[in-house]
Amino acid sequence: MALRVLEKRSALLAERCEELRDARVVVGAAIVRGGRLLAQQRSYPESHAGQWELPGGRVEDGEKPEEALVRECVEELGVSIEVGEQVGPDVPLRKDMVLRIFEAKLAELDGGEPEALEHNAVRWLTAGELPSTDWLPADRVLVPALQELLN
Ligand SMILES: Nc1nc2c([nH]c(=O)n2[C@H]2C[C@H](O)[C@@H](COP(=O)(O)OP(=O)(O)OP(=O)(O)O)O2)c(=O)[nH]1
Repeated sequence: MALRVLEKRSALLAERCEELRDARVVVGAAIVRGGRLLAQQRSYPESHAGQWELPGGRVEDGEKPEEALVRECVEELGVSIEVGEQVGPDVPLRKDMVLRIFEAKLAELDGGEPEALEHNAVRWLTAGELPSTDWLPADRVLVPALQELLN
């Protein structure tokens, strides 16, 4: 009986690993300036409106994750960014998607201020404000890694 349960669990795990290997990537930019992290507040869907996330979105076919991040930051914030290393692990979203965060900074030559072009608001958060922020569930998993990045 216990063996059958273990076999079933391991088959499910193998299935999930396969799904995640082929998952679509949603990228997020951890843009840091002066020891603060830029977050943006979602306006939709209703279930997530008001919650906070990082600028970003789905990687399109033929695009590198870093290229998608640069494109999304222009669309969402109206600024250019420089992309660095991945922060924390990939976080599974729904069945066939994972969230991947990269360290980033505003491009020095840009000089513009990020604006909430598609969201309710943007805010620069300190490390101390991260735990009490109402993040999307997947972003909450990354709070310790984001705090480490700021500290
Ligand atoms: N951009 C971004 N998306 C995130 C984060 N965390 C998180 O769970 N997501 C989810 C929300 C969305 O379902 C998906 C990103 O989709 P998207 O930005 O390309 O576009 P969208 O909101 O219009 O997508 P959708 O709701 O229509 O599925 O990933 C995050 O930090 N940044």
